[in-house]
Amino acid sequence: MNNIVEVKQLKKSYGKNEILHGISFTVNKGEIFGLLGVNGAGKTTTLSCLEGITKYNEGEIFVNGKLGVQLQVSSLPKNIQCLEAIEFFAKWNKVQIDMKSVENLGVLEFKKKQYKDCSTGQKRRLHLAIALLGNPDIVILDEPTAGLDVEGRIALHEEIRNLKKQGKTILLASHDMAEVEDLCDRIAILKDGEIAFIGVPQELSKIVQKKLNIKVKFEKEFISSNLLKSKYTDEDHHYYVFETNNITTAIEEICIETNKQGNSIRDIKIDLPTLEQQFMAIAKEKNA
Ligand SMILES: Nc1ncnc2c1ncn2[C@@H]1O[C@H](COP(=O)(O)OP(=O)(O)OP(=O)(O)O)[C@@H](O)[C@H]1O
Repeated sequence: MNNIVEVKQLKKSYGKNEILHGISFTVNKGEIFGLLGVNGAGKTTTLSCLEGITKYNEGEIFVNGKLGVQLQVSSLPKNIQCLEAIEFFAKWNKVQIDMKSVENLGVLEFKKKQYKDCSTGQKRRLHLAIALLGNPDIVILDEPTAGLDVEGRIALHEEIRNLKKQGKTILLASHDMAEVEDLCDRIAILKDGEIAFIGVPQELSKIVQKKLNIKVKFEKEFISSNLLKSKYTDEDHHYYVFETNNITTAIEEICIETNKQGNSIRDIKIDLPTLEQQFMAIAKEKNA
């Protein structure tokens, strides 16, 4: 069976507040699957339901393999040494420690360090080492690189790719579009408790790139035309906003129209949409 994880019509409420409105997705064996969404979208809730930590209200979850789950940040006792923590979890789960895997993650370099003295990157590596105890088939990572600097993030991405090479399936949550585009084979975007997009990241880039705003400040007043849904706004210091899905053509058209009007351009900015706006665009696209 290719589907190693299957989530069907999952609903979850906290009190009267429904967080997940019946989401469905599958994760294929051996892929890196990213669950993406802004803060509060329901990523952690989805993962907790999958991990069996949180009870859900409706729907079905099938997990066809052994799960390895990453700890939440700062969830270990402050004074525990890193190797002790690994030994503790190994005993608790009655599994052998694969020292090679611990070494590969670089944890042996700081094995005697107390948890409270570890850097964020070291904590992430330790959490990953604990998640990998018992050689799971599926590794669930909740924001694995949050708080890491660029180097730490690249190194951890490499580790995650290595896990894939070993045949493991990775399911990770993130709110960083660039991260999942780089790392994931497929992604699902959660928005307001629903899946707004599911597919390969390249498809997502196509949709996102379509939605660009060009902001132009003119020398004189610009006579509004049908040119690209042009829209005047004074929210941003008298810039006109042109919505486009092709930046090159749009700039060309703006220049021609400016000349025609005997006007000139004082400033031009490309306004890249925020993550929230990108998700909105994707949700709209889906409903169109
Ligand atoms: N135990 C709880 N009781 C009540 N509400 C909760 C609980 N846990 C989460 N929520 C709410 O559920 C919603 C989804 O939270 P969740 O942590 O799943 O989102 P998230 O996408 O993981 O966000 P983040 O990126 O900030 O971690 C939020 O509105 C949150 O306040």
